[in-house]
Order: sequence, then structure tokens, then C-alpha cells
Amino acid sequence: MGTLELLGLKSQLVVSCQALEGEPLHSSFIMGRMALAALQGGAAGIRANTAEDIIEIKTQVNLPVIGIVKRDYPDSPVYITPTMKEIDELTGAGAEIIALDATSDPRPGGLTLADLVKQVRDKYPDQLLMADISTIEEAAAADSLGFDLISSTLVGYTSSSKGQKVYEKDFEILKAIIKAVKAPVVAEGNILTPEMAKRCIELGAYSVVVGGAITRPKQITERFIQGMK
Ligand SMILES: CC(=O)N[C@H](C=O)[C@@H](O)[C@H](O)[C@H](O)COP(=O)(O)O
Repeated sequence: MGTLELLGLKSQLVVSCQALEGEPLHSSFIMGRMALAALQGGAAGIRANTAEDIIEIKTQVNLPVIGIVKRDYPDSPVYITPTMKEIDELTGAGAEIIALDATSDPRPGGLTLADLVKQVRDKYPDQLLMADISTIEEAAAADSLGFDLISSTLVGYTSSSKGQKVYEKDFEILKAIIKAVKAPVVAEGNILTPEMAKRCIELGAYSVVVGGAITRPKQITERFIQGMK
């Protein structure tokens, strides 16, 4: 059994516990408690942003963490774990899986995704890597680069996928990605209900990552307000 299998994420729910600066719950302490609530509710893993949050989360739960560092660089639209600096921070925090933007958008400093992956593999040969992608073509490219997991995280959030939602036409894009790649595919981004999460697993997703629908109460409140109109 490979390392990924040992993490126990197959067919399971991963809860993303993130609150950026400016969000009401921005606090490592609160993210740690969100992760504890997720554990008590039955989640098998946590996705989290920043080394600081991951370190706090790991004091609360003994679950595998998909770590990211969101950071803006002036010369690139890539903001999910853009460079080796963020990778170093995440290995330091003990993230079992590191997720990074694997879209075709230009990266900081003009480095290609292939070059970054090679550098990471040389420096951290045992680190599991997840590709956050937004199109089928990007999924296929990430697969050829040897990513351990491929996630639909950025569908709808890049110029090449604008306006799309992962759940449209019964998860059409998720199905196409699963068909196009060898790596396990994670369903992530706008999974809003338990029914949607169940459907993703039925369609062959390896795991489902749910964020806002569980851990962003402002977003949940807004959905209620909209629904009451
Ligand atoms: C696009 C982007 O920056 N996504 C981020 C990636 O880590 C998070 O803000 C999302 O919350 C996460 O992907 C889970 O998705 P959702 O919160 O929709 O369930």
C-alpha cells in the first residue's frame, strides 16, 4: 500500500478550514476548533491555509492535512502555494499533502509548473503533491507531471474556466477529468450539500473537499437569506 492509501482519505470527506485576513473567523485558534468539530463530525482529513493554522490544527486533531499557503505575487495570478517558499513553510508545518496551483496561468518569476515540481521532488522526494486545476487540459498536464492527486479546486476561478461550476450538468467536468487522468481525482469547489458530495464519490472521485458550506458561516447565512427571498 502506498503512502496516499495509508492516509485513509478514499471515499471520505475532507473539511477545508480556512478564514483569510478580513474574514470574520480569521484566527488560527478558531481554525483549530473548526478542525476539531470536523473530526468529531466524521471528517477524514482537513485542508488548511498557512503553516500557522496547520500547526494549531495539529494540536487539535490527528488527521491528515492538505496544506496550502495563499500568497499574492505582483507578477502572477497564481495564489495557491505559488513558489518553493510556500512549499518550505508547509513541509515545516508537517502537511501530509501539499496542494498547489497547477493551472496554466503564469507563475511568479516566470518559473514553469514542470520546473517547480521537479525542484520540489528533488528537495522533498517523499512529499505528496496535489494539483489544484481548473480545466481538463490542466488536469492531464498535471497527471503527466506525476502529481499524486488532482483536485477540481480552481474550476471557475481562472480566466480559462470563468463562469463554470464543478457541479454543472451532473458534474460533467469532474467526470471528464476522472476519465482523462490516472491519478486519483478530488472533488473540490462549490460542493454545497451532502447529496452533491455523495454524487461525487459515486462518479469516482477519490475524496470530496468541502469548505465554505461547513466552515464559512457568513456564506451559509447569505445562502439562507437568498433562499428566503
Ligand atoms: C478558489 C479557492 O481559492 N479555493 C480555496 C482553496 O483552498 C478555498 O477558498 C476553498 O474554500 C476550498 O477550495 C473549498 O471550496 P469551497 O469553499 O467552495 O467548498
